[in-house]
Amino acid sequence: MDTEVTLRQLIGGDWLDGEGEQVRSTDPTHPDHVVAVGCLAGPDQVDAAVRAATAAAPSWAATPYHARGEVLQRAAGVLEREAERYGRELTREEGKTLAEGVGEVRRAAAVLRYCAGEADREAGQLFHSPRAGQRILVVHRPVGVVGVITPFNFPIAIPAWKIAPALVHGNTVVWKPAGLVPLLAQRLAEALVEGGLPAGVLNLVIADSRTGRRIVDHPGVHAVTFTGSTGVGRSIAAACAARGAAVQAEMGGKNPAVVLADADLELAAEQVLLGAFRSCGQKCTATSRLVVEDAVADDLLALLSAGVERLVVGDPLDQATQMGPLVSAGARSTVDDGVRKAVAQGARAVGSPGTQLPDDGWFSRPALLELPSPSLEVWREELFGPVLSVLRAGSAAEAFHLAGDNEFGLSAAVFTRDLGAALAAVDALDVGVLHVNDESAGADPHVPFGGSRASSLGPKEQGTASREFFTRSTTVYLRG
Ligand SMILES: NC(=O)C1=CN([C@@H]2O[C@H](COP(=O)(O)OP(=O)(O)OC[C@H]3O[C@@H](n4cnc5c(N)ncnc54)[C@H](OP(=O)(O)O)[C@@H]3O)[C@@H](O)[C@H]2O)C=CC1
Ligand SMILES: O=C(O)CCC(=O)C(=O)O
Repeated sequence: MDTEVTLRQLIGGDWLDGEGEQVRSTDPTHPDHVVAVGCLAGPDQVDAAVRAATAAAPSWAATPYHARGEVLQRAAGVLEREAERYGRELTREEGKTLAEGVGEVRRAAAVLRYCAGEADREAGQLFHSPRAGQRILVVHRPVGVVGVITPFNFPIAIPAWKIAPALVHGNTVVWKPAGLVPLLAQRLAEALVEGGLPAGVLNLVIADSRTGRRIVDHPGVHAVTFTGSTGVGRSIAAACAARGAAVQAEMGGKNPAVVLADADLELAAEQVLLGAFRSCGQKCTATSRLVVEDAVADDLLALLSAGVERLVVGDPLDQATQMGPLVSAGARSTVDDGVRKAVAQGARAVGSPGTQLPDDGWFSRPALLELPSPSLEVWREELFGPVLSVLRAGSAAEAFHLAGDNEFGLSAAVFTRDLGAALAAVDALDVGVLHVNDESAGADPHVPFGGSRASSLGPKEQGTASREFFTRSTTVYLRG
């Protein structure tokens, strides 16, 4: 039997009890099981966290990149050592399968190691000067105190890819994780402390969204990086803009897969199913729309419906399970209501999942819906669950048009054997991430990640792109 972990706030290097209401993190597979318990941070604790980050900023900024990188390397070692334990906790707290939970902890470690390597990368630029004997240098400096606000669906990987670049570039951090997954936040903070992070450099406030909002509005916070829903992201961006703080927001997606007539259909079906149903569809990069050329639509739908019928839905700690529950009761009603509404509006449910859903827990059936037209809400609006909507197209051009006709622009997948068609997709689809013959989800730590249009605001994350947000540059005109 797993024991309940006690939640604490990390402020100025001390682990403190929260001053607010009690919070219980529960298991979406067994909602009466408590995973972790503690008290939320109060508003004064958010202010104390900003003060601690402010006080720690000068000496952390003056610490060499290599020394900052070594802290991240040691923290990565802690995550690797604890991957099985933390991965199990992640599965119990969020509901993704154990393989995904352990994989996510290892992914967070890989992100820390990548960011640690920043010390060995080029640090700026040197330009020629039009004036004889002179040079122009561009150097980067930390922004200061960075507010980090993270979502529930990647409880440790997303925080890692925001916090690690913030730290290696010499910033200090005040972090508010999603209310549904405080334990994994505590685990990442513990790893960084064990890795040798000085007091006050990272401050974790487990707070409700109202109290967490103080981070956004706090004059001592110089930049805010956010991942979550589009509405919240836009309101945070507006508040930051109003007081002149920098902001980066990664938000919703309604990501299409396009299967052209010449595609390898077995591969396309396999990858589309992974993109749509892994993590119970709760990835901002999940495939939620499919456009398939008429000529192969019946064959592809047959493969997909057989795949949905075979999908094992159940306890995510069970090794055989391929899809666990949704994260919360609210998430399940949003998804189930969205599917019911789509069917009432004429969507045809294709295939019926063979698995009996467990009685307990926030489980939802994987849904494959063929739509009569692109006007249905399920085609346009994010449900953030295991729902794949399908439209047929008469040509590749029509398929790209249907795929692109959406306000979001995070990721997309295109399946074809024709290099010309793949290149046409690059031009036709205004998205931040495009996968060719591969599922729409996935993001490597060393390359830029983020979307276009309603999916993102501000500079991209990850890879060398992260320097743009986490530093300010100074152009130095050098005359000897
Ligand atoms: N583009 C991307 O990279 C990603 C996008 N997403 C998107 O996130 C959504 C799901 O994640 P979810 O966690 O529900 O998103 P939310 O937007 O509800 O919450 C994200 C974070 O913001 C906090 N928050 C909520 N309201 C405010 C506010 N007014 N001021 C300050 N902080 C606030 C939340 O706190 P609390 O939890 O306490 O409410 C949480 O920590 C989906 O729309 C998905 O597409 C998710 C992951 C990646
Ligand atoms: O696709 C991925 O692995 C990362 C996606 C992501 O950032 C998210 O869904 O929150």
